[in-house]
Amino acid sequence: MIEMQDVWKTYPDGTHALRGISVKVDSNEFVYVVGPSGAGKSTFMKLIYREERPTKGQIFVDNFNLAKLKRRKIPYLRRNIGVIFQDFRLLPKLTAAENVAFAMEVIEAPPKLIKRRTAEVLELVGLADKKNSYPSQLSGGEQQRVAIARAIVNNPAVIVADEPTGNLDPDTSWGIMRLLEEINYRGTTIVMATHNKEIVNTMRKRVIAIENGVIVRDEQRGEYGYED
Ligand SMILES: Nc1ncnc2c1ncn2[C@@H]1O[C@H](COP(=O)(O)OP(=O)(O)OP(=O)(O)O)[C@@H](O)[C@H]1O
Repeated sequence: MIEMQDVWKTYPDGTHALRGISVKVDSNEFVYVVGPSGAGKSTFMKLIYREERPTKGQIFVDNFNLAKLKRRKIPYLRRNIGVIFQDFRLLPKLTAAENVAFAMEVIEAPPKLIKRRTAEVLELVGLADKKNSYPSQLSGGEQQRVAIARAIVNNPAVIVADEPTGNLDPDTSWGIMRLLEEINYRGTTIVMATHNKEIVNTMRKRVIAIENGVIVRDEQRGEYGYED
């Protein structure tokens, strides 16, 4: 599903964010990516959804060879990857339903399907009754649920979540985690960067630890392993 072979990422200012990452994530896995601040977690995630290109090495995601992927083909990759951020990144002038529908409009899905599927995913994330609310009228947890609905609406093979609970209180974070677990259970691969020790140590999954741009640990049912 996801494979990196000796991947290096050096930013234009000379920062070596990743230094020789090789890893395989199979379809249907749930993986936490942990590590100290500045270790390279976000860079690792950005390479998967092709926000950044590797300086060296090969990356394969769902049969796409990212090092070779032409710019005009990026939208085809993005259909297969849902991305969730710490700060939700909803469009403020669109309602919850419109935010979700927008992700289908950009891939030119038929209007009837957009209507049906938008209602379906808002129901799944428990927000059917808030479909006409604007992001500013929603709590942080509700906004993240809309973002999750948007991420899954096109049935992606992979969800990449970069600190999805980073702005949320513990109770709300657990709700978001249960939802991600449900989505994983339904067949979507999930790669999630997190600093949340409690969640990693309670909801045991594969843990990949990155430090200074290299993988220092990769364990099934692993632990968080840091004190913060
Ligand atoms: N666009 C950029 N240009 C230059 N350096 C960058 C850029 N983005 C990230 N970096 C640097 O690359 C390294 C890895 O950053 P990255 O954001 O991947 O770390 P992280 O593990 O996600 O950190 P955090 O947990 O704080 O979010 C850091 O030294 C960071 O300063």
